[in-house]
Amino acid sequence: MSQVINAIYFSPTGTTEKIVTGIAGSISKKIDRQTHSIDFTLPEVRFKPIAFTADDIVILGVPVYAGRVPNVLLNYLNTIIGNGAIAIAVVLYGNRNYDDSLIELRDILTNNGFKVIAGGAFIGEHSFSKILAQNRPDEQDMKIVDEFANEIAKKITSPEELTIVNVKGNQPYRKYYMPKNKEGNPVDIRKVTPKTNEDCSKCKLCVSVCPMGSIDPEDVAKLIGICIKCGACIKKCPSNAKYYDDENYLRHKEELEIEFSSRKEPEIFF
Ligand SMILES: Cc1cc2nc3c(=O)[nH]c(=O)nc-3n(C[C@H](O)[C@H](O)[C@H](O)COP(=O)(O)O)c2cc1C
Repeated sequence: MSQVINAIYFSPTGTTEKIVTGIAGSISKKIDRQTHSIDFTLPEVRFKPIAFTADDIVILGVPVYAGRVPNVLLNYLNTIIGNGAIAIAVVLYGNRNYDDSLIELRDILTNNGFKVIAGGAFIGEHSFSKILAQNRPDEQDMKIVDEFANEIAKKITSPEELTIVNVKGNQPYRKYYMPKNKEGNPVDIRKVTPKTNEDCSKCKLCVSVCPMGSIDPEDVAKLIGICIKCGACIKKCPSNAKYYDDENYLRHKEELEIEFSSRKEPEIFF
């Protein structure tokens, strides 16, 4: 057999990458197959079509945005062709909830011709915050990654057990989760954009990490596309020069930090 273990992920702040590559690395040790990574965080990668064969194993991970698979990724995800490859669906969420994202990702992969035999919802530091699920995934999470990989390796090596996985979630999927303002009414923060303070050294790192390619290389304080609030420019800026000042965004961030401070644990499905 020439099975390759493919780690495929969108990961603006690195938590999805850590879990997906962790799972791939751990399976590869157990079944002695090579790993290959495709990081589709940056826009140029999402122009290249990919197709797998029935010999492939694919671990595909995305962060949870508003309780669902990020809608900006749907077009791209639907171009990935399974051709009967084995897939593991992975979502990373910021300790609030993964709602219907895992079942949605499983369905996308199944519809694209993958055999989805396992799924996992893991926790990563929240994109909006430096304290909510701080530094996760941590050592404890990586132990669960290892257990997950063990079960996957067992399943892969017993072809009679390759059934489609049942995961938690609703069908039809619930609507995209919306934050609330101080009156308790839902607010739309999609138009919120980051500001740039005078500590900016114009190093342009933010231009190179924006997954939407939206920061103007001529003037990094300007946007030339949409902002998905992924946190990449904020968390990766070496000068802490990017920030949000929108009242509703900041209120939502603080509410999340208070309401969802107690530790959630990963959930894995076979
Ligand atoms: C726009 C947006 C919406 C999010 N929605 C949720 C959510 O509904 N539930 C949750 O627990 N975390 C949510 N998060 C947090 C991310 O899912 C989480 O921090 C994830 O680990 C980020 O992955 P990354 O490090 O690979 O970018 C959201 C983040 C963003 C940017």
